[in-house]
Amino acid sequence: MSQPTTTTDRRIERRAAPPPVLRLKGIERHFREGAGRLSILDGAELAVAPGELVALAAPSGAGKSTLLHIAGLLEKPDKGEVLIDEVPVSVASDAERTAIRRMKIGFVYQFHHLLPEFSALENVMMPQLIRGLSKPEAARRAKELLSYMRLGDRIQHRPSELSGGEQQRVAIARAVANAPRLLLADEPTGNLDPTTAHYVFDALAALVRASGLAALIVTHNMELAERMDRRITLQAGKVVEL
Ligand SMILES: Nc1ncnc2c1ncn2[C@@H]1O[C@H](COP(=O)(O)OP(=O)(O)OP(=O)(O)O)[C@@H](O)[C@H]1O
Repeated sequence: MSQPTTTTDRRIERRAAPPPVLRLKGIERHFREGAGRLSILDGAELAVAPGELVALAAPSGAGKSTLLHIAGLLEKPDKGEVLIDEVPVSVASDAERTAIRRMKIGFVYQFHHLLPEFSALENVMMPQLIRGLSKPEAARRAKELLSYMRLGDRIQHRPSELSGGEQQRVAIARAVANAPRLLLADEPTGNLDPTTAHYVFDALAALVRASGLAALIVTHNMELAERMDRRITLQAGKVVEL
């Protein structure tokens, strides 16, 4: 597509920008520390657009996991608002938050947490079966995702029969099996050697961009962070662009 050339073109393009999938507004999270108060998040603001990969890098204890848990509706902020697809979730009941989480959010952790007694295919089918999809439907989507992750010839392997990089790619496929809108990842390649980390990241990034997911990824790997669309950190409880 050609670049916009007139003010009108630019205005149209700006108006057409899709709304963020994740928006955090004025998030505060405090913990009690002795007689005092430890402010971990203190007015954190963030927006992540569809198809965007945002790297979150900050020192240990800065509040990365806390931010991820709040964005993933696993934890409630003391103050502020989380919006998923522009819908505020603070007014939602616990049951509604769980439903939104199941439908709209996928998680990837440093350690894959795959079920050891099930095959790669069954692991990726699992969230879909829980959601109520039929076995053939779940299997079709799981095979498609595993092929996309270049694991088409490994679908019957159990996690213990897969390499670390393969296990993480299965975990990524599982995280997006229910076609979430938001992917939250906590050091998804932290347990892998550098070459494998890049390979797994390539697969994750391709999937995010192809499916228009919004992705917030905690990483200490600055080489990978450089390959994302934006890099943010946490300073004094606020989100700061790097
Ligand atoms: N439930 C809690 N009660 C008290 N303090 C807590 C609680 N949860 C987290 N904290 C504190 O909040 C701070 C931020 O924790 P968090 O796990 O978010 O940091 P992090 O940036 O993810 O660190 P790391 O990189 O080491 O995982 C830490 O000092 C932690 O001890």
